[in-house]
Amino acid sequence: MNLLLDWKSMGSLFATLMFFRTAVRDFLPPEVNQVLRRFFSDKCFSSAQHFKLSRLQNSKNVTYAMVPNQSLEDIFNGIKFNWSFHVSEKQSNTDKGRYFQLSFLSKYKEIVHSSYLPHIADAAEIIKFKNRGKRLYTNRSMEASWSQVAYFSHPSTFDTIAMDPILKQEIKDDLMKFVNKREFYNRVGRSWKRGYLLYGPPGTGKTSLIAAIANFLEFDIYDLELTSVRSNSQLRKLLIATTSKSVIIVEDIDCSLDLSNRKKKGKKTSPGSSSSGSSVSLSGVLNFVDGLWSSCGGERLIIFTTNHKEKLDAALLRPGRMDKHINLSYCDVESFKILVKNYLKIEEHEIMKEVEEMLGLVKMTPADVAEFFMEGGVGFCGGFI
Ligand SMILES: Nc1ncnc2c1ncn2[C@@H]1O[C@H](COP(=O)(O)OP(=O)(O)OP(=O)(O)O)[C@@H](O)[C@H]1O
Repeated sequence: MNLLLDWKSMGSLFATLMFFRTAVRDFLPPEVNQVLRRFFSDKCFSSAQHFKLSRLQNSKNVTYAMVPNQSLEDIFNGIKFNWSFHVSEKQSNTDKGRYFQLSFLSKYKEIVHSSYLPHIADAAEIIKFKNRGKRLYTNRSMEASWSQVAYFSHPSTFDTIAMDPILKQEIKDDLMKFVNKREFYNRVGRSWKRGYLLYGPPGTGKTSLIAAIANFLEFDIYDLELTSVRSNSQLRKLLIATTSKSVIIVEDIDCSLDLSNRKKKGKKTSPGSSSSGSSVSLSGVLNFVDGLWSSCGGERLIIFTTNHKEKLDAALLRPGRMDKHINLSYCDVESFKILVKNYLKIEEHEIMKEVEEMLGLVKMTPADVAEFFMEGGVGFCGGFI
């Protein structure tokens, strides 16, 4: 194909390339590169001049992959798109260092955004998942179990969480200690993971605290729907599919699984056989928590939440599995002050003494107070606001 380009069109082509190089990298996070590589595997054979052939041991399937600096052409609705694969020198050994660049004429910019990229995402069986405010994609086969949230950005931080300031600091210190202990975990031969159990009545901030933790660590969040996991082996696959810095959540663990009977260990269950509707056994969960399969490395924080800690099997609660038990409870005056500061921008108020007495008499969750402030708080405690 001969292209005649004057300086002006060169400039615009270059601008297009630069635009899209950035756009693709922002739009599609590093995890997607892996999936894109799979997507391009078929196309490689028909259109790339050089490609890498590989076959996993004991696998019949051969895969074709693009080699760095190779490009291939894709045609969508009669429009030509050129994809090339690059490895940046600085980060050549990480997934972040590998990226695809898409080039196209700038007049197709709108089509690329509105239809071509969604088409690529679909074809590669990519779906969107919960992430710390960005888009995270993973394979569709995981759909049943990783809770799907198109675009998740939870604003909760340790500053906005209403809880005992000493406990809050303790959690932050524990998290920092955990992320700084890679060498220690390697030395003692343990997988680099930590388990938290958040327990307390509904509306005391368990979900908000999880978001605050993920935001604090800047980790990805994976919300595991145990009830839709078909088997222990699927659970294993799910764990392996998580990114290296992730918070894995199982909310309301007492409702997701029949965790009371350890005798189920090793026993095969058929789908839907347990009272909770999950096919995962307690031993499956214990193995999951023990991280037997976390040979993929990286830091994993596993958080279980429950409103009924007493219902959980002691095996699940022991240190090494749930290392830290965090009790979130009703509003005390310290928590109340944080909510007042967040919602009303009031630091101190003479009425606090009265509030303290009132909170000693009435059990209010932070969610009750927050909801009240959202509605305007008229008449609260003799006209607080
Ligand atoms: N400790 C808290 N600090 C700040 N806001 C809170 C707190 N607890 C609850 N809230 C407010 O109440 C709402 C509900 O709280 P959240 O979902 O975190 O509670 P939960 O304990 O996870 O409840 P559930 O057990 O019903 O899932 C939050 O969106 C937040 O606005």
